[in-house]
Amino acid sequence: MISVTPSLIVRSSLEEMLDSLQRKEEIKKPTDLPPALPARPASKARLPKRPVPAMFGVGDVVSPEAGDSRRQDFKGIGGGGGGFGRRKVLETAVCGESPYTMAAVHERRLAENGGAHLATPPPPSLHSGWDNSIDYFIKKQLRVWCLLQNGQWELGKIQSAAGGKASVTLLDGTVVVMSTEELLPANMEILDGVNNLVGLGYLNEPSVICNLQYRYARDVIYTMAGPVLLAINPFKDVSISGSDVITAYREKILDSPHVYAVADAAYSDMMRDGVNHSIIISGESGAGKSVTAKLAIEYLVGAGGEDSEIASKIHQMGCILEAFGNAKTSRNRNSSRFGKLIDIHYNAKGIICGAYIHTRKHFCF
Ligand SMILES: Nc1ncnc2c1ncn2[C@@H]1O[C@H](COP(=O)(O)OP(=O)(O)OP(=O)(O)O)[C@@H](O)[C@H]1O
Repeated sequence: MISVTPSLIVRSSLEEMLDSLQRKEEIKKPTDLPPALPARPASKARLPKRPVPAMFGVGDVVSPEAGDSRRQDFKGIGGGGGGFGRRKVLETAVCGESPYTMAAVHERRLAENGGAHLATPPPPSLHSGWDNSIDYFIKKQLRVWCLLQNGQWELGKIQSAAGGKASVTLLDGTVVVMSTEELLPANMEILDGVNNLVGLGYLNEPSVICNLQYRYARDVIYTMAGPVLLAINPFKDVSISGSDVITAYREKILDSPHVYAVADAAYSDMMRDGVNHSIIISGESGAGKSVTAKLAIEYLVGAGGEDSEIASKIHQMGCILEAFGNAKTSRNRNSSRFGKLIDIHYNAKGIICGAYIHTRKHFCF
């Protein structure tokens, strides 16, 4: 006996509907779509999926005009750098030494040795999916990153490609012939200097480094990478701190990436949700951790009652700790030779009611 259950009848009609929708989609499909983005290299540093605070403006696009107004934000407070003009972009569009250079060098050496075994394992392929997109980049004359012989990445446009070789015109007009393996897709100019690296269409190394360099050249030392703030040591006064800037972040007049924005998010979330928050500051010696931590504390102390006795003790403890715990090294004239964990305690009204500084010795207020 054959029985037909209602569920089977429903499934079959659903299938028919899906088929007809699919057919309609295929008829409508435009023929000139850009190719899919090349696969990104697998990295242990891929960011966890966490919601990004709205204020960090994920995917903010920096048009020259928008860039200019942000520069005004900083400059209006006292700092500032050069203009956001196109000419400057071209001048700074050369990146430094990169691990990808090692990938290319390795491949070249392997070819020279006729595929002989090398001591180091080959790096993972950086170009999967990219070869298929080269025709599109030629047709639309889009920018690409070229890995030059000197190990630097430079922007250019592919004129023609065949047999794994491409003829590329660099920005200064020089034409170079290079392997397509030494090319990576570059982002459109409108994405130069984005606030948050997740806003980059192509998240390859030259694009990331040049985005940071673009901002750094304009004294914009902070950039978001998803929920993480990247800070680059300017080794000079870029005048983006102080009470005016703190007020601007507290009143949400400014929302560009800044350690004050991170501190503000921690304080606001703590007050809203009633849970503890931690800000982790890491980097190599001389990267600017201590200065960044001081700015975060300055903001947090200000938020919780600048005038209190505890706040003033927190300010003063820095000098004492540095006097006993810092030393001159080859990387930093005032290097902290100890780790710090600074707890700041707030009451239900958000006023500072205590602090605890953990080092090898403990200072309690
Ligand atoms: N935001 C900044 N603005 C201006 N100068 C800075 C900034 N951050 C760091 N610097 C400069 O860099 C120097 C080193 O910074 P800092 O002492 O914070 O590094 P660190 O990462 O704490 O180093 P270490 O791990 O060796 O203690 C500072 O003395 C200061 O001159």
